[in-house]
Amino acid sequence: MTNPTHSPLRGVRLCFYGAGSMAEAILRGLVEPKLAEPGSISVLNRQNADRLRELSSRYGVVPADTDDKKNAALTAADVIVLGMKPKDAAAAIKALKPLLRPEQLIVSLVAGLSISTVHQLLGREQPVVRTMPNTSSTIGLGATGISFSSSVTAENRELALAMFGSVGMTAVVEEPLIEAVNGVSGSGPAYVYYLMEAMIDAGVKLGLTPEAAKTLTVQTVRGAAEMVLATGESPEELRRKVTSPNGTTEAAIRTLERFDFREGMNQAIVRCAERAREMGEAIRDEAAKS
Ligand SMILES: NC(=O)C1=CN([C@@H]2O[C@H](COP(=O)(O)OP(=O)(O)OC[C@H]3O[C@@H](n4cnc5c(N)ncnc54)[C@H](OP(=O)(O)O)[C@@H]3O)[C@@H](O)[C@H]2O)C=CC1
Ligand SMILES: O=C(O)[C@@H]1CCC=N1
Repeated sequence: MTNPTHSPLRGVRLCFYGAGSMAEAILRGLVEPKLAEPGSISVLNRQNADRLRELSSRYGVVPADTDDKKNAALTAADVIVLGMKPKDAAAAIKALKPLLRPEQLIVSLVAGLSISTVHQLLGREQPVVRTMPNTSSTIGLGATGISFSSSVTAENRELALAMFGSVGMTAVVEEPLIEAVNGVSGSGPAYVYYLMEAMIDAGVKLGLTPEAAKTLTVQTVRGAAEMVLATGESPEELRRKVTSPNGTTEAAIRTLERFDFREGMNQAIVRCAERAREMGEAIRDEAAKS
């Protein structure tokens, strides 16, 4: 975590272009530990002014809720964070084109959106940081994959790493691997929640109260993740320690193998990455129409 007094984000004007759940997770991570001044952060969206007021009252950030204020916020920003859904990205980036100065840094959260498509939509090689964060950023436990366009300066790299480092861990990867990050950690929290749902359902079927099944499941998932971190042992080693020969865990794991659990996870993650590429192609096709 960055020390607030040495934060490279001090004095940097940030504009969140798209003010949904991912944008909130990141701005919260910046404002609550005082890594950035809320007065230097503006938020804007397409139409939902109530949402902007909500973010303003929660974090002290500046709502840009009229067309004039939106244009002024985008023009003044040092860093513009693209936080709209992929289907809205092409139109939003096209609208940005006449307002941008060449040195403004674009930080994209948008799944599938490639750096080259951003350049195509803007008609020039603006510096772009492409990221794939996840919702655990909300509580400072995010995992974000980051890649940089060739014109991103060392100072801007430091700034982007500080931004996402403030809400969890970061991994710099080559851009073609961002979809793999999407498959593993961007969408990853949903797989874990799905697993937890199944564990809770099974516990209830076996007679536990829903509350007991939930509490036991949540603590089990938390404890298992913390064990990997605290011991430095691999998930495989830790699994073997739980699994007594011919015992209860072995019976459970054999059942998962019978249903090809590992192959199911593998296929899910491959499909997720493939879907990110498809969504990226749809944005690129829209860019080509302009
Ligand atoms: N949620 C997740 O787990 C993750 C999401 N992402 C990526 O983050 C991005 C945002 O996702 P999420 O926060 O869940 O989405 P949300 O639907 O919560 O928020 C989208 C925001 O974009 C705004 N918006 C849409 N079009 C425009 C526009 N033309 N101009 C300005 N603002 C616009 C919306 O405004 P309004 O409400 O007024 O329409 C809204 O504030 C997506 O691209 C997604 O791929 C990445 C990693 C994880
Ligand atoms: O489901 C999605 O498309 C987004 C991208 C990563 C997580 N959620």
